[in-house]
Order: sequence, then C-alpha cells, then structure tokens
Amino acid sequence: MSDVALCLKNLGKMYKLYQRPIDKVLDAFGMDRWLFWRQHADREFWALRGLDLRVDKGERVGLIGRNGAGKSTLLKIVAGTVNPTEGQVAVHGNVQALLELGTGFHPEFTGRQNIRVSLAYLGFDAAQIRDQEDEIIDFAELDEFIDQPVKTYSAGMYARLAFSTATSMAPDILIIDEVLGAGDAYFAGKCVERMQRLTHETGATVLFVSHDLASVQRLCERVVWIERGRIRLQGDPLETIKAYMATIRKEEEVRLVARDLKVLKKQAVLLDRHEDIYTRFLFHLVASTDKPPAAHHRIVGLTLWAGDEQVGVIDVGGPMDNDPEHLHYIMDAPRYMDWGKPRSQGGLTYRDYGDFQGLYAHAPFEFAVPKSYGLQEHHRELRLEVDAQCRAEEVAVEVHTPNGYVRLGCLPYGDRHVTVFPLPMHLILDKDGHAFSQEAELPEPATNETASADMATSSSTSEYGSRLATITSVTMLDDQGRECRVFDLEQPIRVVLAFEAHQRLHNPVFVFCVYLPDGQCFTQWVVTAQELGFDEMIGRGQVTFEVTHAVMGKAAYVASAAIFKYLNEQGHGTESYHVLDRCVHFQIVGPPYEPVERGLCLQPFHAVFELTNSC
Ligand SMILES: Nc1ncnc2c1ncn2[C@@H]1O[C@H](COP(=O)(O)OP(=O)(O)OP(=O)(O)O)[C@@H](O)[C@H]1O
Repeated sequence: MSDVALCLKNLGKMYKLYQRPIDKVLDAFGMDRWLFWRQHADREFWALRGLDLRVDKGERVGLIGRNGAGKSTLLKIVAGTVNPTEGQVAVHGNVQALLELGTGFHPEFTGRQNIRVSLAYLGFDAAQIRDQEDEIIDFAELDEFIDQPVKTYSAGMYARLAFSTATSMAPDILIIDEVLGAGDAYFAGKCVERMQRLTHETGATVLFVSHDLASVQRLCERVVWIERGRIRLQGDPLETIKAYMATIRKEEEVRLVARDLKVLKKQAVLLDRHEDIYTRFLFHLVASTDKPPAAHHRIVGLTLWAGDEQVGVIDVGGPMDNDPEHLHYIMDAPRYMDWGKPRSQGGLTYRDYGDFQGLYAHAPFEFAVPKSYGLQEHHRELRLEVDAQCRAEEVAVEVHTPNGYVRLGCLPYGDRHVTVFPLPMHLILDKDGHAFSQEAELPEPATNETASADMATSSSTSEYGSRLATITSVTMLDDQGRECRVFDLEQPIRVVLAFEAHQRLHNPVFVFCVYLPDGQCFTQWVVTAQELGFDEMIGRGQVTFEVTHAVMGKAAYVASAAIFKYLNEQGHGTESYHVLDRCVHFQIVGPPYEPVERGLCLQPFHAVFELTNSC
C-alpha cells in the first residue's frame, strides 16, 4: 500500500478577473468567442502555479505564508472544493476539511442538531451518533450552549464545535485552515494535542494552515512556506519558520523606519499606508519605433537592484505577477496594455510583449522601494535588470520621472539575454538632490546635519524645548552595530543620541524613555553630563546608552529622547532644551514558540531551593 497521502504535481490555479460582471456570464456560457473584442478583455490571475508537493500518510504539515500567498487555495484544491486549472492532484483517503468558519453548520440548528446532522451525513447510525455526540460536546466545552442555535455562537465557540465535530470522525486526512485562530490559546493548545493524538492513534495526515507560528511549530513535523503562489522553502519547522520570520522582520524594520521618518518630517502619521513606506518606480517596455511592436518578445524576469541588494523581483508569467497587492508587479489591464497572457513552458514562465491591441502599446510594471533605502548613499544607485528574448531590435525600456518617461536603453535581440540598466537618479531625484523625490514629502538623506535641520524648523507639538541644545538624530543599533528596529528578546541594544549644543551648557541631562503602546512609561534611562565625565558641553557630540541584556518583553514600543537642563527632586526633567516626543518606534520579538509566557518584563531573579523537612 502506498505511503502517500497526497501528491500534487505542477499544480496551478487560475482565476479569470473580468472587467464587467456580464463578461463572467458570457464566459460561463461559452459566448465570449462571439465577441471579437473579448479576446483580451479578461485578465488571468494565477493564485498558484508550478507547485509540487507530496505529503506522506501520518505526516503533519504546516503551511505558512503571508495573506494572499495561496495557502487556502491549495487546501481547497486538496479538499476538492476548488478545481485546479492545471496539474495533477492525487488524494488517498477521506478528507475532513475545516476551511472557513461559517460554512458547514446550519445557523438555525442548535449545536447538538448540527453535530447529529454532520455525523448522519457521514453515515453514522443512531447509536454511533449518541456515542460521538457526548464526546464532541465534552471536547468543545459548550455544555450550557449546546442546545442554543449556532447563529448565537461567537466565532470561538463556532470554531470549537467545528473542530470537535470534524476530528471526532477520525478522517484519513484532516485539513485545518486558520480555524483555531478564532479560539482562545487554551483551546488552540487542546486542538494541537488532539491532532497529534490523531496522527499517532489513527495515522491521520494533517495539513494545517495558520498565522499562529507557535501552534504550527508545536504541531507540525514539516513546514511549507508559500509565497506568491509558489513554495518558497520547506523543511524543518524551526528553520523554515525562522527564515519566514526573518523576511517579515525585514519588512517590519522598513515600516518602523519609514514611520519615524514621517514623525521627523512632522507629517500626518498615517501609519502603514503603502505610500508612506515605499516610493514607486514606474517602468515600461515600449517599441523603439512609434508603432506597436511587430513581433512578440518574450519577457522572463525583471529585477531591481540597490547596490548589491535585490530590492525586488517580478517573476514574469509566474503566479500573481500582476497582483497590485504586491510591491512589484506588472500592469496588464486588457485593451490598454500590451502584455500577453502568462505562459509556462518546461518550467519557465514568461509573458510576451507584443501587439495585443493595447491602447497605449506599452507594457508597464512597477517596483516599490522602501523609503529608508534613500538614506544610504550606496543604495541610491539603483539598476533594473531585464531578462528577455527579443525577436527584433525594437524594445525600449523607459522609467517614469517627474518630466515623463526617460529612455534607459533598448533590449538586444537574438538569444535570451539579461540586460542591466542603471537608473538615472539625477533625473529621478529632485533639484535638491533628495532621494526618490517624486513626492514632496520624501525623506532626506539621514546625515545628522539634515536631521538636525528637520528638527530645528519644525513646529510640531511632538517636539519642544528652548533648543539651546538640539538632538540631531536618534539611532538604535544591534550588537553588530547595525541600525535596527526589531530586536530579539534579551539582545543587546545601543541607542545613540547625537546632539548639538549651541552655547556652553552646564551639566545637562540626557533621557531616553521607552513607552508601551498604551502610553505607560516602561523604562526611562537618565544620565547627566557630569556622570559621563563632563561638566559642560558645547558643539556637537553624542551620548550612547548601552543595554547589554534588555529586560523588555515581546511588544511594540515607542520611545522619546530629550535633553533637559536639570532634574527636579521628583526626578523629572525641567527646562527642556529639546524633547523629541515618541520619535522612535521599535519592537522586541521572540522565537515563535516559547514554552512559558514570560510577560512584558523579563525580570532577572534568583531562586533558592531548600528542603525544610527531609525524610
Ligand atoms: N475566487 C477567487 N477569484 C479571484 N481571486 C481569488 C479567488 N480566491 C482567491 N483569490 C486570490 O488568490 C490569491 C490567494 O488567495 P488565498 O486565499 O489562497 O491566500 P491565503 O494564503 O490563504 O491568504 P490568507 O492567509 O489571507 O487566508 C489571493 O490574491 C486571492 O485574492
């Protein structure tokens, strides 16, 4: 007998995105062929493509990945509720799928009635149903609610009932999609134990999707990281989760730095808005003649580099290459753009740029670059790499600047070739040389001078003081001396306050104060110039706070920096020279799974053990 529970080969799922609802109806009836203009009126959106996965019987496999990566689509295909567009799916055994809350149970029926209906549907007889029913109610801990209609249940109660019912039937393959997220931590723990038991006792195979990485790590023997419709990495749970968390962490760094740049620039802090964090670079392929391209040119990949760092890749023709939810994507609006449909040939994905009757006869694409990249000199050298096979010498690559499109060059024709185009930053930068300055509010290069200028001219209430001394920058560094906003638990942290005293000041006080998100002061670091060995200060300098062992627990923090004239008897700074209120956001993160919750403060302690009554 085969050991394989499920085997997916070259799996792909394509959704057609229609311009108008009527197009979907015409397509459903096969009438789209009759309308000549319909040929390219829909877009192909590949949620998954080229995906291979084998899961053995009794394996517990976790699927992780960002929202919209394609995890649920994959589970739905395995569960049989969605048909794949291409590839093979072999599922061996009966499948119980908990895919979406709100499906499966009748809202008007009570919990008990729903259990009975579900079991009867699976072919249980009356005696078996009676046996199972008590066990299900017991596990779900819904005793006093079990005779209420499920429409009155909270999401957590619903999840408990759904999970208990599905797992009572000892399926061969159990599919759980984020359902546990609706329950509390206690119930999630119970579920994990039950799934472990199921695999041990009945040999059930579990496919588990969750954003709760701790549960994934506890339950699964293998973790598969899905990104943009493909498997990015799979293997050992800890290693895979760590790699996934590292990319999430990088994005979080970018977001936190961008947020503080906004604070420094005194702009409305609409946090997490895409445009606050990234600058968009718009490119297009266009025929070097004035006419649409005469041939079809195969475009395989587009990559943007900043120095030696890959800022982004568009895997042209790959899954979700046209998804504007991603930072880097192609724009393939039918009848406007001249991108062909995504194609896959021998494992290679691509699209053609040709004459597809696009109004603008061009093939545009966009990359989003974190604004923080503009802060480092070597990052300001951006270059675009185009992997393509052109049939004639007629494809030009252009970048959009404040004065319209500027030609970067043409693609060579003949064999497949990677061409690199340095970006003319002098055309993309504004007249003051500010990085990525198509937008008025762009950050300045983070030298102390410019930061100082920003702070000195601001009139925001988040900054105040006599300004006899000013803080010109606040930098958080990790143990390697790298600028950092996301720290590991108990990791060393250094905070550098750069300052400029505009006149001779006697024994000022430097403060770095860390707040919890609710505004409570968590810890305040205070030091006087005298304690640092100076009675007076004038000119530029910096104070470095060093923490060798941070006691801050896992949370998001915000910090203020200040220079005061002196501290009063209550230890508060009075007569502020310069206060930057809540100017730095940072996070402390931990491993995905910790056996013991350690709280918000990792209080060092010493424990003593004594036996007072030994026998
Ligand atoms: N019926 C549909 N029509 C069009 N696009 C769809 C459809 N169902 C899903 N998608 C798209 O497919 C992509 C993958 O969605 P999916 O739900 O599989 O992602 P996910 O990884 O499960 O996300 P989440 O973690 O948020 O549940 C998304 O871009 C989604 O918008």
